[in-house]
Amino acid sequence: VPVVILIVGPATWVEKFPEARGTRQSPVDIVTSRASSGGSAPPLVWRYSVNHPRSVVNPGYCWRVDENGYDSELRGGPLGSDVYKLQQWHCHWGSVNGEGSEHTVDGRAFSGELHLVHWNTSKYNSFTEAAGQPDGLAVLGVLLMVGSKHDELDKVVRLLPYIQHKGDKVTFSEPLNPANLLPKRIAYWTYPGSLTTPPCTESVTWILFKEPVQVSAEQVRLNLCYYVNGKNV
Ligand SMILES: NS(=O)(=O)c1ccc2o/c(=N\O)[nH]c2c1
Ligand SMILES: [Zn+2]
Repeated sequence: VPVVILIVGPATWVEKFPEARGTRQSPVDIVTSRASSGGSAPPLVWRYSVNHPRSVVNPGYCWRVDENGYDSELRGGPLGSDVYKLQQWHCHWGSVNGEGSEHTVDGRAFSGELHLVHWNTSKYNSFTEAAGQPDGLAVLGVLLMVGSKHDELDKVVRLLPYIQHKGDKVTFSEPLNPANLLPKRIAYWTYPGSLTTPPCTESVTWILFKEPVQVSAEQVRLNLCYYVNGKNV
């Protein structure tokens, strides 16, 4: 009987998404010995709106919080003179603890990775337009490791049981400051890269914070029981 092996995943993304064959594909392994020192880059500055309704959505491969167009700003650092706006933030988890981050640091993976996705409002008129441009997006990456409970993240994690299936969405208006999702020390690595999932467009300036943020084992478990490495269980 002929064995048909269906390969679904990064190796086949190239067929449908030609960008995936590009020269600035993410995620990458950060080889810390090869990272150059920041030189004289201006400080990275952000401001987020706190009191507005947000929705948590299950897009089928993680959970995503939509900012619903409310105002915010990210500027400075490697972003030149452009101002970026937070569109959404989402989380990548592994199927087992200790693996699950998309970026690795000196070959080490973390238990998860938070992405805050911003688009360039100085140059483009919409997220969709910006997502197709080399300087269109800026994503803040936060590495997650098991430790103490993360209270701000818990405002989302506690809603996961209500979005168990792809397409589910729940809206909440509890005040939440995305700045509280970032580590205390804001040292970061930055490189020109791409979306890490299809369409893998090479439009992302990656800004990955060096300091991991702690989440509790229970918060990791809650994420794992609903999203196992790219598919819902
Ligand atoms: N994981 S990631 O690179 O931050 C990212 C951000 C926004 C995205 O939109 C996508 N499809 O519409 N994929 C995607 C990945
Ligand atoms: Zn992501």
